[in-house]
Amino acid sequence: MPGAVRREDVPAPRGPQRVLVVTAVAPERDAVRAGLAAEAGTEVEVRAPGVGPAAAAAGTATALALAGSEGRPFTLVVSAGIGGGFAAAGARPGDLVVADRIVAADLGSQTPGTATGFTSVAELGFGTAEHRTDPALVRAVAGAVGARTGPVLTVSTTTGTAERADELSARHPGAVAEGMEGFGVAEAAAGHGVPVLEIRAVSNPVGPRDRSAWRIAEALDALTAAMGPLIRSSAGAPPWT
Ligand SMILES: O=C(O)c1cccc(C(=O)CC[C@H]2O[C@@H](n3cnc4c(=O)[nH]cnc43)[C@H](O)[C@@H]2O)c1
Repeated sequence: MPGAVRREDVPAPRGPQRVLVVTAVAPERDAVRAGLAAEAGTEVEVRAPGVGPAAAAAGTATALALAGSEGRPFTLVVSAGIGGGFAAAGARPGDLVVADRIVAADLGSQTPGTATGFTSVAELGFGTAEHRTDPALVRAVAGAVGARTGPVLTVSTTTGTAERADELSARHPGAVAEGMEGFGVAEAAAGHGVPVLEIRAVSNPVGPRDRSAWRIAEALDALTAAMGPLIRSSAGAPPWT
């Protein structure tokens, strides 16, 4: 169209970076804060509104609305925490993963008689069951922190059997990890037009429940180590808004 201004011709606003990091629980929040202690030049706020997608969405939306109303909007939202890793994708305790898609893996309907026995809300025609993260941003951050990338699943019930792990892997090929908050954080970020990332430090394999095998301290250390590189690499990535 003659005279039209193309989106790529408009310089993206590059004001100060303000990042909201959302974890589930206090030990994750403290691990994130420990990794940010030496960061300068970026304002980062860390909140831990609770476990599960509903608490995550409510806490994230509240923080975004408050910041916006005070004229200091966030430029990036990060869902961060420990999580279960899919062994089939090579995600082992202590590893880091960054989501290329944030998927609500159990938001839908059981549908006996279909190929997978499950129909997502998107397939049912009720909104979305996943959020895509910006590929350039994901590449930059995953490279900087040394993470694998792939779909990260959000579940309301943690996986506790090999059968369920296989079912999720089959339904979401390439899934690297599961957690309980990412999709809630992403829904709130999307509602406010702010880009989102999800990073998980693997504390346990997705599969048969064995709480004694969780490597929580190792995962929290990995999360701490990732935060500085995450913040620096997200500030240096190409404009994504
Ligand atoms: O007991 C502790 O010291 C402790 C310290 C930090 C975090 C916890 C949690 O229990 C966090 C719960 C949080 O972790 C995610 N998570 C971890 N593993 C899985 C999994 O296999 N499947 C799904 N979610 C997982 C989840 O996001 C929870 O919110 C305890």
